[in-house]
Amino acid sequence: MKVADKHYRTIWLSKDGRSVDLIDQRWLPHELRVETVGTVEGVATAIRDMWVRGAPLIGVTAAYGVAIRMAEDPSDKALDDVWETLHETRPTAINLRWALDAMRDLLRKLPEAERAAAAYARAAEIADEDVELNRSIGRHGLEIIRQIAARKKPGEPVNILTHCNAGWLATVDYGTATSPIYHAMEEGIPVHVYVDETRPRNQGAQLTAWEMAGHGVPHTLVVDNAGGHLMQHGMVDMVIVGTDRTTADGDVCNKIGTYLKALAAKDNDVPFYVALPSPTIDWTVRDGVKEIPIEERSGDEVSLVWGKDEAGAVRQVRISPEATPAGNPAFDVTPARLVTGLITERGIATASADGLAKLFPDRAKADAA
Ligand SMILES: CSC[C@@H](O)[C@@H](O)C(=O)COP(=O)(O)O
Repeated sequence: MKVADKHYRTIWLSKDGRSVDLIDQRWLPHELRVETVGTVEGVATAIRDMWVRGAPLIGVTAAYGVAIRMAEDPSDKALDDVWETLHETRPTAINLRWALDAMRDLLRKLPEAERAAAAYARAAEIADEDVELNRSIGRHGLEIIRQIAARKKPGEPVNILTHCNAGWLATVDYGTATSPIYHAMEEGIPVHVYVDETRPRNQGAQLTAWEMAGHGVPHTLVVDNAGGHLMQHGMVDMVIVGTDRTTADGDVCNKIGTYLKALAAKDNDVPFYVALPSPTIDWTVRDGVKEIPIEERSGDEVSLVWGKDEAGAVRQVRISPEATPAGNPAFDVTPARLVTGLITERGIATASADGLAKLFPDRAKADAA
C-alpha cells in the first residue's frame, strides 16, 4: 500500500540480491524504519521479536530466511537446521510451518548447486501469491459489505469492527481483513472502521489505525472492552478479523480477545467474519481449543507499554507495580459455531468441515493425510 505516495510492500529482496529489506513494525506509527536482514539469526530475531508479524508475513519472511541459508550452505543438514531454527520462533501461526514445508519440499528434490536460486525464486513467488490471495479475499468480502450497504440509507456508512492487525502490515500487501474494506472504498461504498487497540502490544492502535489513516479510511480507535457496548447499541454492522490458524472444522485461532468479540457478536446478531488465505488452514487439526499451541509471550508486554512522549521520543513506560507478575497468552480460539463465515480466496465458506472441504477439496484430502 502507499505510504506518503510511495508504494511499499512489507518485505522485499534487498539490492544485494541476498538479504531482505523489511519494515520494522516495532516503530510504527511513529517512524517508518526499514531494516536489512542478511542472516538466519537476523530473520529469526525479526520474527520472534515481532519486527514483522501477522501470520502470512511470518511465512514469507521465513521463506526468505531459508533462501538466505541456502546461499551460504545448500546442504540437506543446513536445510533441516534452518527449518528447525525458524519454526520455533512463533508457535501459533501455521503459515510459518506451511512456508517452511513448501521451501523444504521443493529444495530437497534439487541438486545442491541449484538450491539457492530456486529458494529465492520460490520465496518471491510465495510473496507474490500472498498479494493475489489477499486481492481475491477482498473481492469476495466486498460482496458481504455490498449487501449490508444495500440495506442502509444513502450515504450511511457500513460500520466494521476489527481486532489486532490483519491489514497489509500483517501480509505482503492489502491484508486479509482489510482487503474487503479497501475494495469497498474503491467502489465508493461508505465504510467506517472501529479499530480495537489490541492490548498488550496494541497492534490495532499502532498498526491498523496507521493503515486506516494512511489510506483515508474513516475509523475510530476504541479500547478492547468497548466492542460489546458498541454492538448492543447497533453501532457495528459486521466484524472482520484475521486468523493465525484455522482448523479443518472451522475453529479460528486469532489474537487474544477475538473470542470475546465473537461472543458479543453472537449475542447481538452481528455477523462475525474471518478473512484468511488457504495457507492459514491447518488441515491436520480439528479442535482448535485442544490442539492449537497458544504462544505465551513475555509478561513485559503487559507491564510495559511503548509510546511517544511530548518531546517526540519513542520509549517504554511501566504501568503496573514492579512486583506484579503478568501473564500473556497471545492468542485465543473462537469456536466455529460463533463464526458467520470464512472469507477465503476461493469464496466464502461456512465455518465447518463441510464448508471448507467444499471450497478446498484438493487440500482437505491431501494435507490431512
Ligand atoms: C492476516 S494476519 C492474521 C493474524 O496473524 C493477525 O490477526 C494476528 O493475530 C497477528 O498477531 P501478531 O501477534 O501481531 O503476529
